[in-house]
Amino acid sequence: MATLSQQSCVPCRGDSPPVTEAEKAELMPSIPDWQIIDVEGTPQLQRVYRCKNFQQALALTVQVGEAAEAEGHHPALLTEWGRLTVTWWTHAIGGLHRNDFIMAAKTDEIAQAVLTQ
Ligand SMILES: C[C@H](O)[C@H](O)[C@H]1CNC2=NC(N)=NC(=O)C2=N1
Repeated sequence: MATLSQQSCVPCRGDSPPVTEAEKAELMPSIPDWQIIDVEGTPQLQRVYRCKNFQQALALTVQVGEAAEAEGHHPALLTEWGRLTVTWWTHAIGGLHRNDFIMAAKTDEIAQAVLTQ
């Protein structure tokens, strides 16, 4: 199967299956710098990227936003001086879907390109 970052999101509906514990255990090693956090009972994937200033954080924000639009799957983005916090979860199911892991992997690739410029 293609690398996680090369996969595409599937349309997500309210009855789409959340990832199982076994799938989570299989997917997390592909995105080792991400954490699963709990926000009022909703599991979410989150990573903080350190940036050299606000402009770089903003550039990363825009590129992650464009990837989100291309896939029809959208993160929460908190842009601050020197860092960007990216949070993925699937609103339709109030939890984590495989799409979130795909988008986290894509986010890592984008950040690798933007933050080394
Ligand atoms: C109709 C549209 O595709 C849906 O509302 C999408 C938009 N982006 C989304 N993004 C995320 N993260 N979760 C969703 O459930 C979701 N739903």
